[in-house]
Amino acid sequence: MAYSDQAVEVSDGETPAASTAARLAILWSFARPYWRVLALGLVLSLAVSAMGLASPMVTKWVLDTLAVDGSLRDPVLVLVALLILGAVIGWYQWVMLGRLAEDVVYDARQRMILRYLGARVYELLKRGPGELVTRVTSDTVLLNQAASSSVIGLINGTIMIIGSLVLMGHLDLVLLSTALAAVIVVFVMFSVLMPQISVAEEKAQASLSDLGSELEGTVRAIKTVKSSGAQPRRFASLMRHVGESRQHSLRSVRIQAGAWTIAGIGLDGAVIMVLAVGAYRVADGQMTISALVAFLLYVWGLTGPMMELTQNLTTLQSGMAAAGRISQIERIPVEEPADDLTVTSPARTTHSVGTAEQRREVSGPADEAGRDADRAATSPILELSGVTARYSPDAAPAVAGIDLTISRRGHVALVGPSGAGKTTVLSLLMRFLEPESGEIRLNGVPYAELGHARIRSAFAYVEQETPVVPGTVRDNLLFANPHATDDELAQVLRRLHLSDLVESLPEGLDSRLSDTSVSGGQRQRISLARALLADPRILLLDEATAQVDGITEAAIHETITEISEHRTVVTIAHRLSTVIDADQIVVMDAGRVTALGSHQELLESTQLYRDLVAALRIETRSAAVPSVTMS
Ligand SMILES: Nc1ncnc2c1ncn2[C@@H]1O[C@H](COP(=O)(O)OP(=O)(O)OP(=O)(O)O)[C@@H](O)[C@H]1O
Repeated sequence: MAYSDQAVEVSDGETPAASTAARLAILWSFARPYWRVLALGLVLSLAVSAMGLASPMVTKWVLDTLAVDGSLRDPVLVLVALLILGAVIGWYQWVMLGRLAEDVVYDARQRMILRYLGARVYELLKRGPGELVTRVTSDTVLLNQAASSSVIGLINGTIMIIGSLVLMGHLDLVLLSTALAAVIVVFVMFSVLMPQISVAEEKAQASLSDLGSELEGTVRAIKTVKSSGAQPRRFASLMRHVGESRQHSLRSVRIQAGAWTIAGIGLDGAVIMVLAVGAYRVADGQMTISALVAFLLYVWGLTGPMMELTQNLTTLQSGMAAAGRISQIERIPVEEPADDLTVTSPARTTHSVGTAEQRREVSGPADEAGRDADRAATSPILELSGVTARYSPDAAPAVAGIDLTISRRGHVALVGPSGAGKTTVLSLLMRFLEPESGEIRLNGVPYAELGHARIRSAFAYVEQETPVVPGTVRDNLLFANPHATDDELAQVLRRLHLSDLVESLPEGLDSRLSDTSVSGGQRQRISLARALLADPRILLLDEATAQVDGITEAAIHETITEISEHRTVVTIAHRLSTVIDADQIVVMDAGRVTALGSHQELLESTQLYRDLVAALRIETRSAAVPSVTMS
């Protein structure tokens, strides 16, 4: 399955603006792969309808036979056969369409999940997690019937109505015109009311999505919410979305109820009119009683298709609204538009961890692409030349004209005031962000020539903010290298002083790990363990702030020292000990590299660096860990 860039434009955000045709096209795009099943469903549905349409005529046959004292065997047999066949086909069709509906939902969810995983990182992050979740969980449910049975129901309902009208015309044209008036009134009313239902449904869904986003953020920040005493304000804000959703849904319900009531009145009115006019015509000898009975059966029979039509139109409206919103997700740009919609994972090799001898060079993209072994041994592993990048076209550059060479062994520390562009540099290295100008090379090969997955296979990235992922402790540790052995795992746990933690958990490595069940320092160490098990060519480490516990500080320190002996470590340094030990320190300010050098060189040459060191010294002293004295 390939990423399909929807050509159909629908509105962004809250204001629905896509035309009905455009939305139908989007909805159809979900059903299209199953057109064969749909076609079969339609044929079966028509067969059931034909049987339904034939029933009044057979009833008339029974009545006519009674009138002439004939044998009832044939008409009754036909009636029973129609009944049984209709029931069996109806059951089969129900199951088939139910399955189709689930398949459509499955596909839509798969498409969206793959889009999330393949999306450009910052394009995805622009949308709230709550909104992204709602799209996959609840919007897809609305697609369910809309893209399957409702299409068939609509066609079938229409055919049933037309078929009934034709047969009614065959029975009596005068009575038909009477019934037709009622049908036309109902149709006109529906064409006016249905678009309003769609708008109301779409607004209700938008409010639900806003609620999801806000609720997610509130739960995430529950400690801040409570410590700020902000529960009443949060409650009011959340309930505003709940109320809005209710209001829009109520509007939709009111319109639907109105539509149904008018349809009911229309049909009852039609029956009364037909009875009155029919009785007059029977008395006048212009019509037989059996024809009037058959005609009345058709009028009553119209209720079914009318209801089917109404219900399916409503479902279709909800489905179209959902399809419009889902298609917004399909327009989030992906990292590799040329790729098939498959999640590519870097081909990591399994490595033993531990001693330097046990490790071997990752056969990463650089090695594959870097054809010259001698040159590769001495040349820088990473080069940034004149790199400028911004997060959105109208924003100021987050980094500008960055020139940086990172060698294949050693530790590079990025330092600078908040907002200087340090995280942006790491994002550029991981290709979460594309440079607007300039070039980044890995082992001499421009990033543009390497796929995202291949670039990332050279790195392990330890995030500062969210270092654990959903799952068990084992899932977390093996996240980047699922093939690590139990020995390797045990070794890394010992090294990062995590063995005791794992042993204390009820199910050991298989205990579920949530953000709350481990401390900040433990989370940091788990993510370091994950990085160690990945045995990366380059380790990117966004250090937690200066105040980490002693064990974690030692673990970070040892990890950096060990890996940088043979590999490359790039840190965003928040602790003085990390900065001092670095082989190369990059001082950043306002998106630019302002100085480069060793700790001693920079102390002598750069005022900003002296200020930063002074600030770190204060932070380190105030932390609960022993302060590091300057050499
Ligand atoms: N996701 C984002 N969207 C838009 N702008 C961003 C985003 N992330 C960072 N920026 C902007 O880019 C600039 C550099 O930010 P960056 O996060 O790289 O700085 P930093 O040196 O890592 O800061 P800190 O030490 O506070 O994390 C800042 O002006 C910031 O406002």
